Amino acid sequence: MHKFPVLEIFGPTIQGEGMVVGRKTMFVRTAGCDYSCAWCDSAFTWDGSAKDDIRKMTAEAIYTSLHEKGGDYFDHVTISGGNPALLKHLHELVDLLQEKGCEIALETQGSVWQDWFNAIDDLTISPKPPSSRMSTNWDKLDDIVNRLEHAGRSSHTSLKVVVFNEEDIDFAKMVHKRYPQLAFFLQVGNEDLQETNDQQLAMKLLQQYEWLIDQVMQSSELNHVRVLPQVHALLWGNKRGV
Ligand SMILES: C[S@@+](CC[C@H](N)C(=O)[O-])C[C@H]1O[C@@H](n2cnc3c(N)ncnc32)[C@H](O)[C@@H]1O
Ligand SMILES: Nc1nc2[nH]cc(C(=O)O)c2c(=O)[nH]1
Ligand code: SF4
Ligand SMILES: [Mg+2]
Repeated sequence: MHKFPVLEIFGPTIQGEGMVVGRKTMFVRTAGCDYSCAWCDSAFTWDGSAKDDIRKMTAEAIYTSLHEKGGDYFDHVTISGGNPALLKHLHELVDLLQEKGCEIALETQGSVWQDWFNAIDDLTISPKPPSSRMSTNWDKLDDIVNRLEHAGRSSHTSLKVVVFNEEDIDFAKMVHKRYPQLAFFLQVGNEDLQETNDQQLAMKLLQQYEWLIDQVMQSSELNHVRVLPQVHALLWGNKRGV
């Protein structure tokens, strides 16, 4: 049994983002990322600030912890990070949780393929727009989308682009046009990661949501799309573990 670097196990809560927004779920957050997005809301997974909190856990130990925290009050687990796709053997966790009757969601940026993606029930791929200061390897992303399509997984897969500005909107249009076969989500970017006043943050995020909706309404290239805020940020602000 392999051991995986885990930073957080929490829930039950609601999935606050994307294709299964609102779904009751538990979260497993792995450590380590191959990106360093300018606005990453989970930078503690890769910037060294939480390195002493990383626990090396087997799939069994992760399930035990999920059960301790969530009891019988969940049947869905979201794996996020960091980039969980860096973990070659994570199918051990996916398989075990599915054997226990859970559906599995994965959050990843589309920089690394793993064969176990084909087992994921709700796979979110989130390519990074210019505001992140990361650049997408399009050959890699094409390959990932092709593999999923050829395995018949397109209906279990979605794209989610976080938007902070007009340049990001153009990036979103380009991604949607390149992969029209995948469900497409635009998500409000949260630029106030240090804000501790939840009301202030929620007001700002709702304004950004309205701006994003306006942009999408005015675009003929963004018709078959969904526009969402991070619901957990509206409810609970920048708190960790929610
Ligand atoms: C923290 S990432 C972890 C998974 C993976 N590394 C990825 O980026 O897809 C989870 C999701 O949060 C989004 N995200 C990160 N920082 C954000 C922010 N400041 N505002 C809105 N969404 C953000 C990412 O784009 C991604 O869709
Ligand atoms: N409630 C809730 N929903 C989420 N959706 C994606 C998250 C993430 O950090 O990957 C996240 C998170 O951290 N909390
Ligand atoms: S890819 Fe995801 S976890 Fe990595 S830095 Fe970007 S938002 Fe953060
Ligand atoms: Mg998050």
